Amino acid sequence: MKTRVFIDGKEGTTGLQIYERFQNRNDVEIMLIDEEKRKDVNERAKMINSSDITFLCLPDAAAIEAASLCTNPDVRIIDASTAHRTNPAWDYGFPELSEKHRENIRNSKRVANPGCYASGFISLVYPLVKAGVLPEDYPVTCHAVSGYSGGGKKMIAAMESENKTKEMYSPRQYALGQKHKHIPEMQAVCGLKYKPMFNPIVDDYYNGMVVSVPLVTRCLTKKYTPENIHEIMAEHYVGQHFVKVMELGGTETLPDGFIAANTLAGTNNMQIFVCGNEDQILLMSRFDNLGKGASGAAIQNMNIMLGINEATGLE
Ligand SMILES: NC(=O)C1=CN([C@@H]2O[C@H](COP(=O)(O)OP(=O)(O)OC[C@H]3O[C@@H](n4cnc5c(N)ncnc54)[C@H](OP(=O)(O)O)[C@@H]3O)[C@@H](O)[C@H]2O)C=CC1
Ligand SMILES: CC(=O)N[C@@H](CCC(=O)OP(=O)(O)O)C(=O)O
Repeated sequence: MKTRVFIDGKEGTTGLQIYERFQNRNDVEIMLIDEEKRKDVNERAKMINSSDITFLCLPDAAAIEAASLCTNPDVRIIDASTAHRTNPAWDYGFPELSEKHRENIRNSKRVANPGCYASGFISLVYPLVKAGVLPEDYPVTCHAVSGYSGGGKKMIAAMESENKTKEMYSPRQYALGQKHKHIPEMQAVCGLKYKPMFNPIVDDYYNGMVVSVPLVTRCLTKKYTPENIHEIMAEHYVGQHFVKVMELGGTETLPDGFIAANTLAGTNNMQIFVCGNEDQILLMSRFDNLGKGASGAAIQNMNIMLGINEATGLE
C-alpha cells in the first residue's frame, strides 16, 4: 500500500522541493488540495487527517495551526518550520546526531525538521559537547553564508526582480541584533549554557551554504590538536550515508584553499571540515540549505519513520 502524503504549503520553496523529490517514487501517493482551498482551514484539516504523513512547509503560525488541526492519532507530522524545534513533545529530526535521535525519529508521530543554519552549527558543536571537548559554557561564535533561497518565496522574488538594488549583488550580513530564529535550537540541542553568537550572511546565488565555528584550543577542556578533533568528528559520523567528515585541513577537497558554498547544491549531503593549527581550529559544515537544510532532511526523516532505506529518493 502506498503512503499517503499531504504537503501543507506545497506552493512554497520547501514544499515544492519535497513535491519534486517525490516525482520518481511509486511508494508514495501525494494528496493534492484544491488550488483555491490551499489556505482553507477546513479543507487542510480534512487532508491532514486523511494522510499517513503530513509535511508542514508553512510560516510558523500556520504550522502551529496545522498541527492543532490534526485529530487523527495515526497521522505523523514532519514540520519544516521553526515552530516546534525546541518543543519537548516533538523529536528533533537530525538522525546523525546519535542512535537515540534516529530511534526517536523512527518511532515519532511529530518530527521537527532542523533549521538550515542550525543543521550546520549542530553538526559541528553537538559531537564536541557530547565528547566533553567543548565546555558547556564555551562562548561559541558562528559565521555562515547562505544562498538566497533560504529566505523563501519573498526573498527569491526580491533577488530575482528587475528592481534588485546594488546592495543585493553583494553578500549581506544580517540578524545583527543576535536574535536569529535558529539560536534557540542551536543552544538547546547542543546543550550549551549560553546562546551562541550567530552571524549569517546571505549572498547572490540560489542555494548552498557553509556554516563555520572557530575554536580557541586553550579554552577547550584540555589541549586538543586539529588531529584530535578530526578523529573525534570522524568517529562520531562513521558509517553515515549523508554526513561525511572530510580529510584533515581539507587538503584534497579544497586544494586552492577556498571553500565554496554551492558545491553540494541539489544533494542531501553534508561535508564536515576540520582545519587550523594547534592554537586555533576552524570547523566548517557545507551542504544545501534546501537539501540537508530543508526538504532533503525532511524526506530522509520520512524514510526513517517508514522503516525504509533513508536514502530512498535522495540520490
Ligand atoms: N527556504 C529554506 O531554505 C528553508 C525554509 N524552512 C522553513 O520551511 C517553512 C516554509 O519555508 P519556505 O518554503 O522557504 O517558505 P515560502 O514562503 O517559500 O512558502 C511558504 C508557503 O506557505 C504558504 N502558506 C502561508 N500561509 C499559509 C496558510 N495559512 N495555509 C496554507 N498555506 C500557507 C504560502 O502561500 P503563498 O504561496 O500564497 O505565499 C507559501 O506557498 C518555513 O517555516 C521556513 O522557515 C526550513 C528550512 C530551510
Ligand atoms: C537566507 C535566509 O534568509 N535564511 C533564513 C533561514 C532559512 C531557514 O532555514 O529557516 P527555518 O528556520 O525555517 O529553517 C533566515 O535567516 O531566516
